[in-house]
Amino acid sequence: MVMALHTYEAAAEERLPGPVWDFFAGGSGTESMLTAGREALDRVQLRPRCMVDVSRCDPGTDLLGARLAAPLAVAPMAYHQLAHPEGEVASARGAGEAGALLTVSMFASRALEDIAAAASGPLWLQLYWLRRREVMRDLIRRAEAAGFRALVLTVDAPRVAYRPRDAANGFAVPPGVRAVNLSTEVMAASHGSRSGESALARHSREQFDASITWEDLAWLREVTSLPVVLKGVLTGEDAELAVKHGVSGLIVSNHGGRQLDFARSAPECLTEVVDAVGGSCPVILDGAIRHGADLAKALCMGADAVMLGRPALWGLAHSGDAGVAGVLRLLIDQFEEVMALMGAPTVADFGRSGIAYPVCGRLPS
Ligand SMILES: Cc1cc2nc3c(=O)[nH]c(=O)nc-3n(C[C@H](O)[C@H](O)[C@H](O)COP(=O)(O)O)c2cc1C
Ligand SMILES: CC(C)CC(=O)C(=O)O
Repeated sequence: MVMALHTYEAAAEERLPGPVWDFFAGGSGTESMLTAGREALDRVQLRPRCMVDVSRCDPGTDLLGARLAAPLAVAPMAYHQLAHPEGEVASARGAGEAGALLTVSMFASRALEDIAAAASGPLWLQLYWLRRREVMRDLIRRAEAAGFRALVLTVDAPRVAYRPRDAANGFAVPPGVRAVNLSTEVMAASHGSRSGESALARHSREQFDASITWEDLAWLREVTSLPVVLKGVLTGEDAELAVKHGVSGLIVSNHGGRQLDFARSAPECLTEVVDAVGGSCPVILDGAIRHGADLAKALCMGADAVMLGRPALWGLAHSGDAGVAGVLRLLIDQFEEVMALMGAPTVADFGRSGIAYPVCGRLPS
């Protein structure tokens, strides 16, 4: 039976303890960015072509050398064990079953090697830049040995932003769930709650290196031969600098509304970044993807793929690997139908002529 996305969401909310649900669902500051991306995507209208042979539609695509069932990846999210006891191991199984890519957070709650052993699809590893570079180096070595295909450096979080729900809950990762790929020393501060403060926000101030600049990318590129993808780029200027500094891909993202409040939403930034990059590396749209039609809209605006965040956690909380696969397949099936109805039988058939914005819309054409 095909379940609607909101059914997974409702089941997850019912199952998870309140503070965990708030950690998943919440945003930063006034939470203005929780809805901005969705509103932007809703304003984009599809322009279908007719009388095209759509008797066979193929949603498959290649992303940095990996074959995917659709231009769809799971975004990096910390602590999957908050959603399900099997954590990232179940997510890897589910993503593999659906033919999607999984990005594993630096704050994963299962060992990289166990996740890789369970995966049948491609894996990327996400990193925050820590003050202790030897910890990053160790993690990268392990990821390389376990067969991860790329590194994702998150650049929109020199520190974790103030998130009112987590602060009100004094949110801390419960005992029994740990960022097991990081040493206890690095992680100590993320446990132990205090009311009025998020332990994760405190931890990020202690452990993240907020002094890094473009020049530091050279260190990362020396340490590894894996492709480096930057997550959280929102301007053409930064996209150009990223390409100049040798990155292999960009993720246009507002961190799911969890970092800079009052920003321009990721879908609104997409064409600017795509134009700045000029085809020299893949561009991925992240945030507020909730329907297969969003994949079509992103592709029309020039993205090569999209990343899906919270819905994957809803699937995981609902039924482990089957739930993750169910959520991903739902979006892929919806996308395949949109391909047929749009007259776009392959991913390459989507272009800017496939969309329009209402006259008063704020998105660039
Ligand atoms: C619970 C949770 C944990 C997250 N952890 C990370 C993380 O560890 N690293 C990271 O780069 N982004 C993290 N993100 C942001 C996601 O990668 C992604 O940008 C965001 O969830 C996309 O928006 P969506 O949830 O609307 O799809 C997290 C998001 C959530 C909801
Ligand atoms: C552990 C956190 C730093 C993970 C994160 O990026 C987030 O919660 O958005």
